[in-house]
Amino acid sequence: MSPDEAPVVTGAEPGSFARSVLAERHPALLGRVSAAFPWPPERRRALDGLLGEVSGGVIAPLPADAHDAGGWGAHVGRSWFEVPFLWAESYFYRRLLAATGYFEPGPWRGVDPFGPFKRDELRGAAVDEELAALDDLGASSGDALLRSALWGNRADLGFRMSASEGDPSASHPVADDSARLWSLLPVGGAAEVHLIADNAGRELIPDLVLLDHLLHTGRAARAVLHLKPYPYFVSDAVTADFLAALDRLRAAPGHAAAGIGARLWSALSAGRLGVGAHPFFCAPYPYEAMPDDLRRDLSKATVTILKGDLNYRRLVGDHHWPATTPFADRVARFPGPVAALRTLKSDVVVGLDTPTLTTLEAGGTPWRTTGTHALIQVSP
Ligand SMILES: O=P(O)(O)OC[C@@]1(O)O[C@H](CO)[C@@H](O)[C@@H]1O
Repeated sequence: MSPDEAPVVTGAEPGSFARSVLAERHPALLGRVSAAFPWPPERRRALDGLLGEVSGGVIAPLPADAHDAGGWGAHVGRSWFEVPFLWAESYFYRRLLAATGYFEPGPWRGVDPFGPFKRDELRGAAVDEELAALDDLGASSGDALLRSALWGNRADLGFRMSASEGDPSASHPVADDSARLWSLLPVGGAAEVHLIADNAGRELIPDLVLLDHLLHTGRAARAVLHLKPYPYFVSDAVTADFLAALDRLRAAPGHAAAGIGARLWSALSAGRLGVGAHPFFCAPYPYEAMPDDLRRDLSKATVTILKGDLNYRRLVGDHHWPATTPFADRVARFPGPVAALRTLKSDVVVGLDTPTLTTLEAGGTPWRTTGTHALIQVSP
């Protein structure tokens, strides 16, 4: 099925997941951001204005002098609910940063409006427990670390605003190509692994532990971690979040985590671990539209691992595909082998086999948007 035939996801349908994000999650998030800082009157007015707009108005433009105003004109003047969901969400986060003055000269420049939520999470006891658990994992723990990076994707602060923390009901992934992933990364094979990160804190820490494992065991000779260039989707990781996660690992003396942090620090200093933050990672477009410089960079990868739900939507296209659409067909234009590690938190899914889909549909409980199911898909 071509993208012309599979409807693009929008929030037009009352009762749809996309509608609930736009109509409920975004206003609730604006409330939390408003309460998280002593914003001065002009910033508060801007946040209130955005709240009014997303609660029923039409999409307004960015200020004309915004450095990137020209890139966001596509759907201005339309209803938030009628434009592509991926565009609407991305633009919402860009507008939120405009309201808080993130890019403007002045005291609020560069202040992450989601910083307090991210810091709370990173300080939390759950991270202590997860770090302590690393002490029990032996050298042959690749599969356990891969699972931990996979399920770490549940730790997404935007998602957790409307979902309970409970244990996933299905711990067995609905698609599991992990054997294929390991076959791409033999020990001593000089692989270069790129990881396109998703959330900070409780997701990024297991991602870093996985990268350390690949480098330390010789499954990768080099790795590159791709972060967001600015705050996005509440908890998406920017460079400051990466450095905070690295500190959290290193600050666990006597525990395996400290050794992992020290090794990552050395790998960064030696250039065996690179870090990127390309602007396209905050763009409202699918990965098949990536610019040439990013395409060239990713084409060096033995495999690119994409974390999370949003990266998955951008990878396969944010359309209502039949769930049995082959994953390989949807990622054919990605520059090189690709692995998606994602918990299911939105309507889009491809690459399921028919028996799995039948079982999921027969279960009678929601499975696409609840974060209770996960997948590991690899192509080719
Ligand atoms: O990419 P992540 O962190 O796994 O998930 C982000 C996400 O759950 O947030 C949005 C709703 O707020 C969804 O559309 C989306 O896919």
